[in-house]
Amino acid sequence: MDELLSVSVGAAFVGGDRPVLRENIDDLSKMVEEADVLLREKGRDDVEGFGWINLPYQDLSETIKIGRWLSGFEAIVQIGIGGSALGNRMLAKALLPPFYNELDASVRKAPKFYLLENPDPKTAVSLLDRLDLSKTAFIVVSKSGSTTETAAHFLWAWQKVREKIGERASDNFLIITDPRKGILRKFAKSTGCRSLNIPESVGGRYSVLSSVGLATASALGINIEKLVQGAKEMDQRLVLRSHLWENPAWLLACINLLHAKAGRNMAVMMPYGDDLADFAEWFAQLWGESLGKEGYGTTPVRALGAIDQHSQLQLYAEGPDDKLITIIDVKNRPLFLLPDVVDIDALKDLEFLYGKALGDLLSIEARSTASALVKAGKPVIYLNIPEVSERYIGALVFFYEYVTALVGFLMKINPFDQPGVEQGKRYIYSLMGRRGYEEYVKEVEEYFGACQNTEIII
Ligand SMILES: O=P(O)(O)OC[C@H]1O[C@](O)(CO)[C@@H](O)[C@@H]1O
Repeated sequence: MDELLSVSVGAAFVGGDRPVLRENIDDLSKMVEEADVLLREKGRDDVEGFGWINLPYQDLSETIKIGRWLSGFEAIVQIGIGGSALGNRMLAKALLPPFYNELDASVRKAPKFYLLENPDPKTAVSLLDRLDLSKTAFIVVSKSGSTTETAAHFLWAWQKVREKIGERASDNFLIITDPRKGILRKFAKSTGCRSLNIPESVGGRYSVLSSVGLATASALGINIEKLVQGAKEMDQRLVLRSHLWENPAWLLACINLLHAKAGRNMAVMMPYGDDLADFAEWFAQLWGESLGKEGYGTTPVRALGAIDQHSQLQLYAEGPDDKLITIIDVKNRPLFLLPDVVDIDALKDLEFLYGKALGDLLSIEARSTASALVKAGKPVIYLNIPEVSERYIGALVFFYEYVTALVGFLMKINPFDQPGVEQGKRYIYSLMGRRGYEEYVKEVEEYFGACQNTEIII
């Protein structure tokens, strides 16, 4: 059986005044086994929040059909935020060629791809200028169907497309939302535009391997069958690993719990390679929104190798011992050789780079940074994936969804809800004048007043 992912945890165990030792892990063996049984039982029953564990076994035919239709457009604009966008950004960054939208259409052979996430007028205006709306498909994604930022972009896009192509505007829209509930579901029903379901049991931040991530990915030429296959293989291998020291998801869940208890309240995710930059972004929502509850949780820190060696490493190596650092390396990278020799004497001191492969340099940097952190006594988890391609990204995504859920159960919190985001949303509705939220206007001004009561203008 070939390797899907290697997980090295030798350096995750540290001594000192807040030790995390191998024997501490063994104490958690029963707990993590019970958490795994719970996860699989509830997953089998497709209980709300657990549905992501069944996504590797979904029927892709409808998504592929929609992907084919989408691929006929000149450009695709996905409108969504949080779990309704971050997974797409991660898949596009990892699996599409760099500078994708600038590639010639004959090379790209698929529509240009844009994400509208943040309600920033500058972005919206400049995007409008570069689109031929009659040849653009808008994919509006929202599990709740009423997220303000997504709704704002949607209203604008709908009006613009209507102005451009009139009555047939709904032909350029795909709605991805709850099968029964929400404003977007109502819109899809009333206009008859195309739509796909987000299974009710699948939460936003666990939805990348559902139609949320797969419809766009399929349209952009990403092989979604391989992506889902990778996730399925990871699931089938994890289920066979019933001993703590053989199951990397159990092990990582226990290690994260113990470091959190030891006061290391930051989880640094540092993949090496630009194509994995948005994996750290996707991980940040998954980890932060799943575990940040009842005073628990560790703060996900996005980092990127080798860039953050020249920005954050000083802090990671010699700053407070409050971080568990995960480094992700890639075994096989595209070959890019540096010049064999440069006949300029002034550059003689750089001869150590002559003829070297840039990809090897990146992996050497990953190993060197891990070694330097271990020498500094900091806990490091070292992951290695064979290559950045659909199968291995699918496996990595499923693996981290699994680890996150297990950590939640070990922390005895619900990893699938996000009650803490609702208060801010009520204040937004009230200040935007939404009916039924008037009562919050006074309250939000009171609390914002608390910010402003010490304002210094210069
Ligand atoms: O998919 P929706 O319902 O528009 O929500 C977008 C995001 O907003 C959140 O609800 C947080 O506000 C996330 O959990 C979710 O991924």
